Amino acid sequence: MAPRVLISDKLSPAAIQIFRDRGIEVDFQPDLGKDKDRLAEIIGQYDGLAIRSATKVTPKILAKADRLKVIGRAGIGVDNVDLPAATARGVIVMNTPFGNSITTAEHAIAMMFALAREIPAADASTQAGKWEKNRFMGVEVTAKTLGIIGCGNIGSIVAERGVGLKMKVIAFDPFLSVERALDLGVEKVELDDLLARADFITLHTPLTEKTKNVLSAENIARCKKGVRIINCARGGLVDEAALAAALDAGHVAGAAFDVFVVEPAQTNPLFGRENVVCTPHLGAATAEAQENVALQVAEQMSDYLLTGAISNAVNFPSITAEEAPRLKPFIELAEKLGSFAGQLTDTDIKTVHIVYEGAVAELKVKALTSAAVAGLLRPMLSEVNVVSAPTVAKERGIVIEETTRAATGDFDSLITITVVADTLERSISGTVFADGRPRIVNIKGIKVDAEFAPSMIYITNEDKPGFIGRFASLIGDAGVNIATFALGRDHLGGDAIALVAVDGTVPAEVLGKVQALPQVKAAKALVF
Ligand SMILES: NC(=O)c1ccc[n+]([C@@H]2O[C@H](COP(=O)([O-])OP(=O)(O)OC[C@H]3O[C@@H](n4cnc5c(N)ncnc54)[C@H](O)[C@@H]3O)[C@@H](O)[C@H]2O)c1
Ligand SMILES: O=C(O)CC[C@@H](O)C(=O)O
Repeated sequence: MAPRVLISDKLSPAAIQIFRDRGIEVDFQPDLGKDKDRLAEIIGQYDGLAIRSATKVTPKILAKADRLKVIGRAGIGVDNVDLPAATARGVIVMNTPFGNSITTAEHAIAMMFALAREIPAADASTQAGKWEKNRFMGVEVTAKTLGIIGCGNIGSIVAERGVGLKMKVIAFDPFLSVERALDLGVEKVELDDLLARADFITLHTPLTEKTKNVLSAENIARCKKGVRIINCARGGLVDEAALAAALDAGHVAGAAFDVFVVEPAQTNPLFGRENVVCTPHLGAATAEAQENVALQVAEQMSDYLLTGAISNAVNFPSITAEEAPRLKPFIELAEKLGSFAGQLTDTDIKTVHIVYEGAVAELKVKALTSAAVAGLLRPMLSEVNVVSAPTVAKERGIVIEETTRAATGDFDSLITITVVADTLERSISGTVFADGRPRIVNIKGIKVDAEFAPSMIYITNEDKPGFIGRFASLIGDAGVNIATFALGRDHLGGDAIALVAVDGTVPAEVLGKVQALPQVKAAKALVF
């Protein structure tokens, strides 16, 4: 069945065409994002949801999204998606991090000029027939100091434009390297320095606990008198009431805002002042940017739904279209090895160490680790999935370690999972043979060659004559059919293991009898 995608916001028609060309059924309901109840009613029918900012993907919506595999945000901020809830449901959330950066940077620059030359107020006055030539006295931007808070994709473009306008550009961004700052022609400064020096301040950070009210009443008071403030990033970066007061007191000369604490902003503390310029979250609103983000989100979502390739996911590592088919059998292997280890572990897991050897070490091992951890935790927590597994493990204090190295043994690729729990340590290795099927090749240091089967019995026993005959008659008499039988031992007469694939489930009383056989140290029924 072709995957189905719902577009619930106003996206460029370019996206619809891409989905159709790729053989995906697409349902375009551009106003649905505003109707939460209807969205919740129908979301269960779709594999993908493409949105801009109007659709709020809440836990309530996600709870109904039984088929949903991917949410694509045609834009940058994913703050309208409940990420923990999406991750817990195993839904990949992707954005389009660069598609609207230039457009948004240009909007910030336009806002700066609008403030510097009071263009909106001058326009209104002129069109009202007043011709107030003496009323509007602007300021030049040349040689002024532009302070950028957040110098990432958009902030960097604003910086380049600022340099081009012959401004002195300074930036506060804890993650901006000195080399990058040099490349951009920007001086990297601390926030206090920026506040004290900037004639114009423009914000370009995401809204986080750290950036919320970065321009608080105190920080606005630290700004140079006559500063002009531009926010085209996210509402909430500036304390709006404090800024309104500073505008009224004449400490701040002007403010240009595209984003607001409450959107759509019908009322706002900043409204109603001549030295305030507002736009209704138009930063990304150009034909070029909307075309870019729509094409990109549709391509990314189609790739994921059709090939498993992942780009620009905010809750999963990227996987290219070339990598996806090569990764697929190893994802299955990693998940099954994890599941094997998880089904044998009843106590608190402390550490999981995964070693990737040979060709598999060249692949995206982060994705394989997520799969292994999902398999490991699933016997204990039914809600865990490949997307949520690393977060769930972290929440439980489980340390995940990865090692990659060249092949050292008999196999081109080998994955070994070692689980360290309260009272035991268990290791299991597997590979993928040329037929693409995962195999178990080592358990606790004992070589074995077994395929995974839906129902298996795993036995550890003493390597003494008579065990196989007794075991086979016992389960044969109980009506359980053996499909395959794999054996291994550490040395003659030492510890042995048996991995037996059976048809159908193993009744508890049959397993009890296997456990009671002489020579058997432990027996466990496993399901894959
Ligand atoms: N108005 C719009 O329509 C519109 C359009 C696109 C993006 N945006 C918003 O613009 C913002 C920037 O987008 P981007 O693509 O440049 O993001 P980005 O991730 O590329 O850059 C953000 C920068 O902020 C920096 N940062 C993070 N925490 C910081 C802190 N505490 N102090 C200072 N800097 C900090 C990061 O190091 C990074 O360099 C986002 O909030 C995005 O949602 C708005
Ligand atoms: O989709 C929009 O119009 C806004 C996009 C912008 O806020 C973003 O974060 O990309």
